[in-house]
Amino acid sequence: MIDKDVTIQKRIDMDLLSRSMTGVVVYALLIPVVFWPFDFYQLQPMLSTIFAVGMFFTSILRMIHRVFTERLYQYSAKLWRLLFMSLSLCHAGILGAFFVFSIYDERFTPILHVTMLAMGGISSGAVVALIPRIKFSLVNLSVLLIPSIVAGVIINEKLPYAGMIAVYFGFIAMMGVRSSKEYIRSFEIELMLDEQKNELERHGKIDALTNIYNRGYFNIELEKQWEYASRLNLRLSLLLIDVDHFKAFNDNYGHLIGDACLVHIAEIINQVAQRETDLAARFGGEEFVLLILENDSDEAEKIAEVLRKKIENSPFHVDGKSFPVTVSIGVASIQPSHNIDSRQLIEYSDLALYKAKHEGRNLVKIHTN
Ligand SMILES: Nc1nc2c(ncn2[C@@H]2O[C@H](COP(=O)(O)OP(=O)(O)OP(=O)(O)O)[C@@H](O)[C@H]2O)c(=O)[nH]1
Repeated sequence: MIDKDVTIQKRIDMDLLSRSMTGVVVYALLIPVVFWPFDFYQLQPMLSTIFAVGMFFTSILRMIHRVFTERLYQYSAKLWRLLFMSLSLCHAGILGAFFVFSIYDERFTPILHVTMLAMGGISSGAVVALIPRIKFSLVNLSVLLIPSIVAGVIINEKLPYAGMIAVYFGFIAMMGVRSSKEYIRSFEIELMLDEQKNELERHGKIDALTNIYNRGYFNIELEKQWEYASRLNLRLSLLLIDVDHFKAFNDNYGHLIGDACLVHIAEIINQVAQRETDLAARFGGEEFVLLILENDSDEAEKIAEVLRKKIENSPFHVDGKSFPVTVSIGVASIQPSHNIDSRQLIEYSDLALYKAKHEGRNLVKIHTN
């Protein structure tokens, strides 16, 4: 549950980051674009430089933060968030100050109309970009616009500007809250679809009763391992495991106990399938398979014997009752090559299994040519 929350938070943060990056690039160049075409730079070189350099370097810091996101986030998500928010507020602070100057300082009058346009575009753009975290988005909007409103109230003759910006602030904030609800809704739908996709993928390869791989997945993996083993000249072994007298078991104890017994056997097979390349699967009914990429020539035989004994010595218990159960195992090993069909391995282990059944059950038999 905690892991799931962490994953969701990370997705939200990464979305926040990618939505903000366009703004970061635009902010780096925005103020020079506002200043130079209107000769503002010549009129006010000092002010222009301070704002332009401030915006530019904050953008550079945000880009560096972006580059180190993976490492930083892994180290501490909180620290990542703190830096993201601080740098973002830094941009908002510089812009907020710029808006105050543009509206209330006479020196900015030549670019007032451009500034008003920029104020509209930047504040609505910033709210939309930061929608994944609406509270932060509103804080950012406040840093952008509230200084202009406060300054307008203080400097009486500019009160109409303050009123206009206040109305604009309220409007964008409301639109932001509304869009945030839509964002959350679509985010939840996306999560739900992801979960369903994972569940479907899981169903596609896991056996619903025993919770180990199903036959479809085994077939795919067999082909992969066959290819791999033939390239590396390794031997591939298959244990075909069949529960002894399972029909009688079902008839005696009922199908539900039979089901539980299959789960119990699957668990033991899974315990024995220790290596990463070992593949345990339910082959069908009361038959299981264990595919082994061999290191030693008689390794599969040893594993089969360990498994047979382990099942024999682990009667399974329900409601305090003990139910003895045994298996017969047919083992076959092949050196895969492109000329041999992988089904040959199944056929050989089936022949060995038949022998084990025929010779009295609870036995391991090896296929020999
Ligand atoms: N409870 C339960 N039984 C199953 C399941 N799948 C197959 N079976 C039963 O497994 C039994 C297999 O019977 P058989 O093929 O005759 O094999 P057996 O009785 O084990 O005989 P041998 O293999 O020769 O020892 C059948 O009764 C099936 O109904 C399952 O998912 N749950």
